Amino acid sequence: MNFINKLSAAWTTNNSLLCVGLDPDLARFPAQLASEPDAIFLFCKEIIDATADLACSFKPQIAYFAALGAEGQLERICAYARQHYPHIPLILDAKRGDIGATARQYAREAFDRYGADAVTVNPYMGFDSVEPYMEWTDRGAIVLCRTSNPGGSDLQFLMADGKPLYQHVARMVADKWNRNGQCALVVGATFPEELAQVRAIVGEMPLLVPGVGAQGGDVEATVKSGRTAGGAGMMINSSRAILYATPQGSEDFAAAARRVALETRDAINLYR
Ligand SMILES: O=c1ccn([C@@H]2O[C@H](COP(=O)(O)O)[C@@H](O)[C@H]2O)c(=O)[nH]1
Repeated sequence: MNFINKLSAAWTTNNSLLCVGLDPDLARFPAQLASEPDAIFLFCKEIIDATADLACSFKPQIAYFAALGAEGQLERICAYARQHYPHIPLILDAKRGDIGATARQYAREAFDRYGADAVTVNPYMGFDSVEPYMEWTDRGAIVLCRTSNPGGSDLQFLMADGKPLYQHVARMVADKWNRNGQCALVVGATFPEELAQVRAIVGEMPLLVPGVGAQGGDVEATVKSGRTAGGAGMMINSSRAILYATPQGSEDFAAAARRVALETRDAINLYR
């Protein structure tokens, strides 16, 4: 099953548009767990097991693993998710962007090494920097469009031919890059007006929407702006608000993560 079909099935099976982000930060782990040699794997495994029936996708952010030289634990957690929850898409958040020959190596890393269903990519270097990912015809390329951070406006709001740059990205991906129906876009929940603009441009294309939870994006505005006619079309990501739902040690972290994931999924579903 390809990425888009797998995502559509997960939306239905789990009645969820929630993407659970995996941004493991040892400093925020329970102290006893943090001292384990494979603490990152164990933490992410607990989170995955606690939320797998509530999520439409999981999104490990590679920097949290690579910064600690913990790519081996990322490999293990991706393998674990694929083995135990093969119906939930796994998105590697790596925001890659480079010339084609190098992009092909990044694609091998995302799809062969980690077995991701999709990877986030940066459009700044143009189509030949994204095309190599399309050679894996059953996987997805999720292109940065209007990111959730305030500084994204520095470039993404620049006007060209009377329109902001992020709208050109949305139009270009929808009309030219998405030849095999493998593309999705990143649009921040912190920019609901722009989310609505992107939805109007790209039709049913899936959107990865980070920014609810720790970044303060409004759930109602996000869902109403980004939903498709069928009430889906988005992976609304929350990472820290789920992973660190409770002060260290005061409650079981996985139970707290489940509680917040459930609340977030249900809050999203109110407005679909
Ligand atoms: O525009 C973007 C693109 C990616 N991200 C990533 O999503 C999560 C958000 O984490 P929270 O803890 O829910 O804020 C994180 O991995 C970012 O690298 C984003 O925030 N904005």
